[in-house]
Amino acid sequence: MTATQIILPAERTADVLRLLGDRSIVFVGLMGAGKTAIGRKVAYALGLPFTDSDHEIEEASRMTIPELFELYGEAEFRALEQRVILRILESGRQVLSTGGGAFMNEHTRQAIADHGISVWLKADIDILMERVSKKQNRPLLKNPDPRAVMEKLMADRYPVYAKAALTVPTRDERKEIIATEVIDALATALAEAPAPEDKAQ
Ligand SMILES: Nc1ncnc2c1ncn2[C@@H]1O[C@H](COP(=O)(O)OP(=O)(O)O)[C@@H](O)[C@H]1O
Ligand SMILES: O=C(O)C1=C[C@@H](OP(=O)(O)O)[C@@H](O)[C@H](O)C1
Ligand SMILES: [Mg+2]
Repeated sequence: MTATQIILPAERTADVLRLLGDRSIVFVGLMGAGKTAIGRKVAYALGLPFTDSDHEIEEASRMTIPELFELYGEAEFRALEQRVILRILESGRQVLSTGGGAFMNEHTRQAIADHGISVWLKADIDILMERVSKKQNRPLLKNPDPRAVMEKLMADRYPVYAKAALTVPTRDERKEIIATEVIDALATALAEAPAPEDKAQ
C-alpha cells in the first residue's frame, strides 16, 4: 500500500525550515497519540530525515521493545532510551518521534530543549485506547485493565508533557490533516520564537 503524502508549496517548506534553523522537531505524548505516524508525515512534507527512537532502540539492541522489557526490565529500557535519544539529537536536524515515556526523563527533556522544538501530540483517551488496542506491542499496557493504566499515565505525565514547546491536539481525522495542522502550529510558534541566527534579520 502506498501512503498518501502531503505536498507543501516550496515557499512554505522553505519558510518553516528557515524558522526552524538547526533545531529538530521532536514529538512527545502518550502511546497511540500518533507520534510515529504523524512524525513520519511531517518529516516527508518538510524533506527532513525521520527517526523513531523506539525503532532505533530495536535496531541497536536487535530486540523488540516487548523483548527488552521482558528480558531486562523497564529501568534498563529507560537507560537505553536516554542514550539513544541523546545520540539521535546530536546527529543533526531531523524529525524525531520519541516513545511515550522518554520526555519524563529530565536529561532527555533538557537535550530535547537544547536541540529541538518539542511538540506534544495530545489525544483523548477513547482515541488512544482505540489505537493501541490494535497492536500488542506496548508492554506497559499488557494489563487486565489497560484503560486504567492509560488514565494513570495521563495523570502522571500530562504535567510533564505540558512543558513541551507546543501542544497540538489530535483527533479522529486523517493523518495528512493532522500532520498539516502540526506544520501550521509549528510555523506559528517558530515565527514567535525564531532560531537565534534568524533573530537578527
Ligand atoms: N490521525 C490518525 N488517523 C488514523 N490512524 C492514526 C492516526 N494517527 C495514528 N494512527 C494510527 O494509530 C496507531 C498508533 O499510532 P502511532 O503513530 O504508533 O502512535 P505513537 O507513536 O504515538 O504511539 C497506528 O496504527 C497509527 O497508524
Ligand atoms: O509510554 C511509554 O512508556 C512507552 C511508549 C512506547 O512508544 P509509543 O509512545 O510510540 O507507543 C514505547 O516506547 C514503550 O512501549 C513505552
Ligand atoms: Mg511510536
